[in-house]
Amino acid sequence: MSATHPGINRIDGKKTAAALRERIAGHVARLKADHGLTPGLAVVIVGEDPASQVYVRNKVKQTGEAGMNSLHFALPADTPEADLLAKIAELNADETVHGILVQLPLPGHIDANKVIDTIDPAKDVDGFHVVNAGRLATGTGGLIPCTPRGCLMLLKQTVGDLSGKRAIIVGRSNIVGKPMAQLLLGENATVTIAHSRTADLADEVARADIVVAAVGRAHLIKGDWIKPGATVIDVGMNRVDAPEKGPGKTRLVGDVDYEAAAAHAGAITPVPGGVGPMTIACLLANTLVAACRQAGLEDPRL
Ligand SMILES: NC(=O)C1=CN([C@@H]2O[C@H](COP(=O)(O)OP(=O)(O)OC[C@H]3O[C@@H](n4cnc5c(N)ncnc54)[C@H](OP(=O)(O)O)[C@@H]3O)[C@@H](O)[C@H]2O)C=CC1
Ligand SMILES: Nc1nc(=O)c2c([nH]1)NC[C@@H]1CN(c3ccc(C(=O)N[C@@H](CCC(=O)O)C(=O)O)cc3)C=[N+]21
Ligand SMILES: [Mg+2]
Repeated sequence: MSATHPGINRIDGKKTAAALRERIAGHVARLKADHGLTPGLAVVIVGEDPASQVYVRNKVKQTGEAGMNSLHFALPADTPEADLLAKIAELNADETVHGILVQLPLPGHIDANKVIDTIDPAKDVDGFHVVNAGRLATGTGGLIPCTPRGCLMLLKQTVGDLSGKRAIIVGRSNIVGKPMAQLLLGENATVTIAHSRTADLADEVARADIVVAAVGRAHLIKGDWIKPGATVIDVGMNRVDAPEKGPGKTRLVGDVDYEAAAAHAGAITPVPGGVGPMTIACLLANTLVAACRQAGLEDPRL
């Protein structure tokens, strides 16, 4: 069992993401050669949250490695909302920019919904605009949010056909939980969405063949809740103190108690090295898809 073979049921998101980025790079090279088209991603960050800066640096590096153009706009934390909206309008009109990502969260004086509404839905590579959310909910195309899309790829690769599987998603945010539920419904899973008012979370999780945790609380999901053989996808990214690494040191953990859950799960994603790298790879995939559509070309087969 997994206790005597540690790691045997670990889902390697880092490896899957690297393979996806390779396929994307191949498509980008062909787009350039056949159509003279280079996909471009614009990333806008407001303020200097250090965790966000690391994330943005990774995105910029990986867009470059995939052969795409990347534009990076770092605006001061006190940027007026109107200036940010004007920047987005400028990027909407720029034909060399196929994807626009505004890093969340934004400073408190800026209305994030207004910002997202301003992005051209065709360039909304996060899939957060109401038009894309509505397209996902109605099964009519659009751009799919990166984290749920990455989770679904890992699930299909691990489980195969999801039809009839009992899935629980813990968390109902617009950026992870809700779109994840839509994607799983689209695969004919039987979907439950749990949240902070759910009466008996342990009991709900224990029934599920598929568990997606997207809460933001370290080790909320206990190992002995997991149904034997279930597949566990841990979206959570929580920084916790790690005194064993030295004074003042921290480490990244998920929402699931990994070691305990791995003893029950058929397969489980680690944090780091699970969902995170897939999110960035799917951002590149969405940028490629957006560029193809804006050029009137067919969607790439990824
Ligand atoms: N790996 C990646 O690529 C990404 C990781 N993340 C990480 O995923 C996590 C979730 O992100 P996000 O969706 O934005 O978070 P939000 O804070 O927007 O949503 C959290 C959800 O968890 C629910 N919740 C809170 N406490 C409990 C509880 N005790 N029991 C059950 N449900 C609870 C909330 O319920 P309610 O609605 O009732 O308040 C809410 O629906 C975070 O750790 C974030 O850092 C996010 C994006 C990308
Ligand atoms: N508009 C917008 N879109 C987002 O998609 C978005 C956002 N804002 N704000 C912040 C969250 C968070 N997020 C992460 C994605 C990948 C990793 C990632 O690659 N993590 C690695 C390494 C983490 C590390 O070691 O620091 C891993 O899990 O292995 C992390 C975090 C995207 N988000
Ligand atoms: Mg991860």
